[in-house]
Amino acid sequence: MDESEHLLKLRALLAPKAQDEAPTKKRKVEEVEGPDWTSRYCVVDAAAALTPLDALAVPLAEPMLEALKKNGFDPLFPIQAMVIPLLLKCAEAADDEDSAYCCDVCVAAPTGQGKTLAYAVPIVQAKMPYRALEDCVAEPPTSTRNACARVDFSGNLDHANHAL
Ligand SMILES: Nc1ncnc2c1ncn2[C@@H]1O[C@H](COP(=O)(O)OP(=O)(O)OP(=O)(O)O)[C@@H](O)[C@H]1O
Repeated sequence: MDESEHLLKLRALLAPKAQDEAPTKKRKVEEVEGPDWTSRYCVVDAAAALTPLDALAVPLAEPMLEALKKNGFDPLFPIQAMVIPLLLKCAEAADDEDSAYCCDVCVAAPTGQGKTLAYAVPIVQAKMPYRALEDCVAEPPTSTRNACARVDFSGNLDHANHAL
């Protein structure tokens, strides 16, 4: 998938659905209160071809590329190739409420598919200008039972930290 095709797919994923823009009937209260991201989703084929780091739809910063290559994370797994560019766009748009990328993202995949790097890489890259990785905290749901777990990445990002 080339870059423009990949970004088109991401934009389609994030675009509001037609019925959100022009509701034709009154919806039940439970539906209205449901989180928006549950109605916009994308299925990633775990058996899809791996993506070389240099071919990501949104490029990584040079120190991040070097750290990932040096530690054997090239190419990326399918979930990583989909989620990393999306989260990089989300990080850029974090303060722009009008952007379709200004949103939360929930990633669900079986164990071992590479979720950790999928969310850690964009977090670290977004923090890189400040070089304050010790302050880098995110809250991924580690399981449906433990959806509020807080994960402090400062102890888990040794690979990326080496090059920063
Ligand atoms: N692009 C990659 N290339 C090679 N190895 C990778 C890559 N991404 C992750 N790995 C390795 O694959 C293994 C599984 O990755 P990881 O633990 O991130 O999966 P996960 O989906 O987060 O699993 P869990 O649900 O158990 O947390 C780890 O040993 C990790 O170092």
